Amino acid sequence: MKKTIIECQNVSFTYEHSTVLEHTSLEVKEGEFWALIGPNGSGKSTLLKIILGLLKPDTGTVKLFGQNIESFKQRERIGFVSQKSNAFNLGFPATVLEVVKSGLTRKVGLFKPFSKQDEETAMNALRIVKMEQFARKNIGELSGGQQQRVFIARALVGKPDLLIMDEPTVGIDQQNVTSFYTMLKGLNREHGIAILLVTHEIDLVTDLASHVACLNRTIHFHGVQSEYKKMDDADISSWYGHPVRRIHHSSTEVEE
Ligand SMILES: Nc1ncnc2c1ncn2[C@@H]1O[C@H](COP(=O)(O)OP(=O)(O)OP(=O)(O)O)[C@@H](O)[C@H]1O
Repeated sequence: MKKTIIECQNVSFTYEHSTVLEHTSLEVKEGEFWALIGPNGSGKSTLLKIILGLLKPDTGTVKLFGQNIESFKQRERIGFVSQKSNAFNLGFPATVLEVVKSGLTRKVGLFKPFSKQDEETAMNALRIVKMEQFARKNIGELSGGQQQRVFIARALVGKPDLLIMDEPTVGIDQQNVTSFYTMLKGLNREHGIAILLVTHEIDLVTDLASHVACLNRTIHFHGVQSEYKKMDDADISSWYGHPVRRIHHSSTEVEE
């Protein structure tokens, strides 16, 4: 049986005076690919911050890999990739390989030299995202889509079981967005890495995710992709609070 790796139960959260999450429950099992969708300001990033331990819920419980978040110590099991615009200063004088190796700092120790083995681990992570040929380039010379692949490699270098991403394709052009998602699907399928992805690209992502959660202050839908696909646009519009028209692709998956 698949193990549960994220379990949020009845989570509520208030910023000063505004309640952003109420009775929010989410369950992600190993190997699953979840799209977390919802309108602007619906609490998606807040929920991710709670799962990452950056915010503490007012009520409710969060368990990671079966352990209460307060006592959870195996941070290396979770890789996180934020929006590109927040991710890195492009003027930063670092090569792609150095950026990826920086993902090993927790394991190696701050100010400790990287070994040959660490370098090989970083090159392997770059191979997974098909960026090994850019290893010696400066990070600032790459396109937005290529940079995001490098940040995924940095998140992968510690061999996580779960990758959490907050709108990783913001600022990436449409053509590269499709190949970026195709690469994510491969990561999930071939390497068994579970994914929890916040996105506004609902048509594209709900086509390739295995599960969908729709959040607007609380969870309105939580289930497998095929059930989500059967929902009426009217239901989704009522959860969003404004009209939503989904594009129904003939194929259920992005081409690979
Ligand atoms: N640090 C903060 N202090 C006060 N309010 C905040 C803070 N961060 C977020 N909020 C508010 O909480 C609500 C939920 O924000 P959150 O970023 O979680 O939503 P989101 O679903 O990720 O939005 P978007 O899709 O626009 O990125 C918003 O109304 C936002 O203005």
